[in-house]
Amino acid sequence: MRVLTPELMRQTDRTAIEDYGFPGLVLMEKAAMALRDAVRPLAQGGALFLCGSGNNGGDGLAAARMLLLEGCPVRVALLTSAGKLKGDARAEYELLLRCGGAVREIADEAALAAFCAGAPESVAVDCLLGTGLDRAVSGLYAAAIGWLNGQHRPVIACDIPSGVDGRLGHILGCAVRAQKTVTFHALKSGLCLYPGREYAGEIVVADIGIPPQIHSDCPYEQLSFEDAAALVPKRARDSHKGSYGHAALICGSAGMAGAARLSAGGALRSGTGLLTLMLPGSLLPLLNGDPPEAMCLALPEKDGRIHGAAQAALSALAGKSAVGIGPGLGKDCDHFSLIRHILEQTDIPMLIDADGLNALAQDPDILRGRAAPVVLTPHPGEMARLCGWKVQDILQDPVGCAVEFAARWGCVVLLKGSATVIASPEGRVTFNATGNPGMAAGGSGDVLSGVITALLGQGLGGYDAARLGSYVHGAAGDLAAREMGYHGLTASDMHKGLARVFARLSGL
Ligand SMILES: NC(=O)C1=CN([C@@H]2O[C@H](COP(=O)(O)OP(=O)(O)OC[C@H]3O[C@@H](n4cnc5c(N)ncnc54)[C@H](O)[C@@H]3O)[C@@H](O)[C@H]2O)[C@@H](O)CC1
Ligand SMILES: [K+]
Repeated sequence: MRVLTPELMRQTDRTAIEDYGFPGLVLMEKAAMALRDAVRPLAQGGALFLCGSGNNGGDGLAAARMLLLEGCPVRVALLTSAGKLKGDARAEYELLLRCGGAVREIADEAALAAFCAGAPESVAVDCLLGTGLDRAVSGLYAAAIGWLNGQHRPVIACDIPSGVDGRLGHILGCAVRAQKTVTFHALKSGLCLYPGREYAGEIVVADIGIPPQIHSDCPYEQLSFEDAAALVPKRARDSHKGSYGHAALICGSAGMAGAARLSAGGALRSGTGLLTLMLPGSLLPLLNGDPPEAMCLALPEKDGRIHGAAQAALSALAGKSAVGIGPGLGKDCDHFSLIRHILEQTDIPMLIDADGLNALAQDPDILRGRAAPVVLTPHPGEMARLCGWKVQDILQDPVGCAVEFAARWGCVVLLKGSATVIASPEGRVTFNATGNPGMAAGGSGDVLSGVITALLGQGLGGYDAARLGSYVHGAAGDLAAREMGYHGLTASDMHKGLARVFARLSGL
């Protein structure tokens, strides 16, 4: 599913209008129909529209007319003088008046308060600001947003909740908290990132007739269920365990044997044909053959951590189809050398997580020039150590950070967060839409490492393994949360969820 920035959306509109000859008013009418359809079921007691000075307001004026002509009581406030309306919004204003509608021009906060006081309508519609938002909201618009957020009837947002930055999802001053957002033609990146995503409520993407081939090369996307299903490795009837790869996980240390088990469960529930855990030998009695499906290999260790193990690991990796390194590894000065040896001396697809990333941060230059896929799965703190950005700056612009690092070092970056983003070396970006706050708990990332390593081992490219892995991991957490809730959800609960998600994606 395509995702556009406001700038790309403007270009798309312009191409549809100027190159294809779509009249702008036709697009606005189609947008208004989609908005009307979302408002209608809630408008038994009438609909109150708050419209701004641009085309977002124009959509609202058009939807108000459509509902009025259906016999629905509507009241419309316009937060500018009608004389200042331009183009299609102006045309919609005149149409509304000619069809018997009335528009109250609101010049100040007192007029707004008088208009809104005791409003009888059962739904409010936010058409104040759309993708044209270009500065912090203040004054009359802030008062209107404050009123929408302070009252009890549901709010439907037109295109994007007013005050949400359409690119980064930031709140510019203040923003509408909507129950539902009807967005046009494509998702906007600001609706995929927090806090914008949360302010939007349920999101509906409405087709407004713009040909899909315009900007079909847009680098941003979000996996729908169908997109994810198309990426799942297919399984032929005449296949065997060797057909689905042999994944290796280099993981675990004294006190963190559980990370190995969690990661192993992730890989085993994601279709790997075979799995070998490579661990400090002292952990083997602790694991006690659990999980039974995994083979175990003891690596040299020091103080409970893998140490001096490069040669042993390299020979054990012969014949493996993917390697994941990091879960529960602990910090050891020798890990950097282990990672460097694997990067330089094997062409096995590789995932690096957790303390593997902290070791890599010593010199990410060792990533350069590797032909086989490398997937990094940092959280913002690990990302900061890797790239030198401040955590605060990463949180402000996770896409910019992930894209820059992926392009610079030729790897796939899966930057974790409430909205995980995955960037490819070529500049493609997937926003992950699955997952929930219950997954913000220890061990969740270990499971993800296992999932992605298993997918790499089954032949998926780095970018597809990371984005499918992220989708499936989040969806498994969502299934588990339905049973366990957010507070009681543990990383182990996600293992069975993974199996169910793969079954659904495979049409079973
Ligand atoms: N052909 C098109 O371009 C289409 C546009 N559509 C709608 O048009 C919207 C974009 O329209 P516009 O580009 O006119 O932009 P907006 O309607 O989002 O708003 C732009 C106006 O708001 C003002 N403004 C920006 N930030 C403000 C702030 N913080 N406080 C107060 N005023 C502020 C600007 O100066 C400008 O006058 C979309 O979100 C969508 O709803 C749809 O009708 C579909 C077709
Ligand atoms: K809006």
